[in-house]
Amino acid sequence: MVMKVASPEKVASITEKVWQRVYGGINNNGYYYHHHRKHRRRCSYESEDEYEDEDGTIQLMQMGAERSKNVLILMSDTGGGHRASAEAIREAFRIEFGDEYRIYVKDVWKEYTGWPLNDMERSYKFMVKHVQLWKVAFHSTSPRWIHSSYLAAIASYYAKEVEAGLMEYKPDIIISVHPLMQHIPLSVLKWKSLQKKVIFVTVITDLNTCHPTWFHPRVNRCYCPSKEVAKRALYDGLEESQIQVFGLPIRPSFVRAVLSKDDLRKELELHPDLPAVLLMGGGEGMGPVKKTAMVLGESLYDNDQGKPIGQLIIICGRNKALASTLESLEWKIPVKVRGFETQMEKWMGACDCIITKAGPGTIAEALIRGLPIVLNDYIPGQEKGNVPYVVDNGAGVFTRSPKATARIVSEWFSTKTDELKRMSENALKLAQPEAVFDIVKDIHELACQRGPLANIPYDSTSSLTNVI
Ligand SMILES: CCCCCCCC/C=C\CCCCCCCC(=O)OC[C@H](CO)OC(=O)CCCCCCCCCCCCCCC
Ligand SMILES: O=c1ccn([C@@H]2O[C@H](COP(=O)(O)OP(=O)(O)O[C@H]3O[C@H](CO)[C@H](O)[C@H](O)[C@H]3O)[C@@H](O)[C@H]2O)c(=O)[nH]1
Repeated sequence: MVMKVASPEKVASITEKVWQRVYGGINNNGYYYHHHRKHRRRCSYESEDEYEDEDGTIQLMQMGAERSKNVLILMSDTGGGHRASAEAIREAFRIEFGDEYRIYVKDVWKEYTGWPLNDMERSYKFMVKHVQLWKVAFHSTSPRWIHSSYLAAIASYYAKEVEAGLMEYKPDIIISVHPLMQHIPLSVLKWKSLQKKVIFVTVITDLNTCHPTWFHPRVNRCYCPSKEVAKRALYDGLEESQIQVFGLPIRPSFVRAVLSKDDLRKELELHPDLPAVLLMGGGEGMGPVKKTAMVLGESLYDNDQGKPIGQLIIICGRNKALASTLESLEWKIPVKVRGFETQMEKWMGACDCIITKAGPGTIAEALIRGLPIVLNDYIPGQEKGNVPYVVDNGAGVFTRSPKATARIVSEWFSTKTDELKRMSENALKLAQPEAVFDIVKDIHELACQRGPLANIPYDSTSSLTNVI
């Protein structure tokens, strides 16, 4: 899209008005301010009068003042973590930059391609249920020559569909938050000669032992949530200049709206005084949730005094069968059973510790809330390294035994309250609540360095499939 301005002499003042209307003003240094932003950014473009038609008309080529930049976030619901991070990024863009960026969160594979790409959710669910199968699949596909050649074959087979899926959103920036969404879109961009025009970044959502498909040498940036992941990225051939370590992107509501525990307990109808443990198993309610809940129901009851020493909140995610089973049980202690919750920050804010499988999103959120963590399970491969990440940093413990879990929590609520407090402090030290804002600001800097938006030829005539 191109904006035409009638007379060259008026360009400066009209341009200024456009800037003022869209961004709220330009200062003498060429910096501009946005109503939505608290910080000042340096994204001034100098080249308005470089685009002059034969008839003397000035074209302000895609100045940014003219249209929002399109950002396509590629994700898949293989677990709940990728969507949570994608939405966190979308929300942070909105808070920081208002309508300067138009964000699309999409599973392009599901919408546009065929098997196996359009069925990843089901395949992933099946494989993690048969955990040995997932272990073999994860490790056998780790060598680059294996996954690269397979993904290259899929890319050429689905080239036309992927191209259509990407082009529909006319992205200026593509953000991948999924391990299987680097190779194929980057191949498509290369075939379309768009690699220099579209910014492509990866935001890794695993904390430690992530799969090597996350690391693609042709990305503009690879955001690693921890130093451990950054080391792996370097080892896998990425340049230092491509890597940034800010932390795992967590929904801004975890950071921005902090309510008091008392108020939250009132709102969520929890017992006002009893210490509370949150039990969950990722977005799908995986792991030994039922058994652990039943043992906790006994161990958090003081038989001598005939009263509970704690309360239990169980979030079952999308596991409806689990929720209805737990709801039908009789409990000696106050218990709240919930399905998929959209305001996790409130439930975590109302509790004193958490029991969960080693999902990276849940761990990072719990750290922000200062919740000591009992890790009771992990998915082989990408979640294995999350255990030492938590335990070695003194923010929690690992045990697969429901009995041991229940004993640890009841001690934390009775004789070992000092240990609970120390772990809570360690959790807060490890937390990186600003990560999502650091990531979007860095992406914005990349966009500014590109200058005025690329004049991307998103047309349906120059089909990629004519090239290959
Ligand atoms: C035979 C060689 C196959 C090599 C395959 C490499 C790339 C696979 C690409 C597309 C296939 C899509 C299959 C859906 C799996 C969904 C996985 C997923 O989304 O995980 C998300 C999770 C997390 O949410 O992904 C990861 O953390 C790591 C991704 C690892 C990719 C593993 C791919 C497994 C493919 C199975 C092939 C069978 C291997 C047999 C070995 C003897
Ligand atoms: O009722 C619920 C239950 C969970 N969640 C949210 O769902 C996310 C769950 O993410 P996790 O990373 O903890 O775990 P998942 O198993 O869902 O995540 C999947 O994606 C991850 C990447 O982000 C990892 O690769 C992980 O191994 C894989 O299983 C968290 O943000 C959690 O707050 C909700 O919003 N509501």
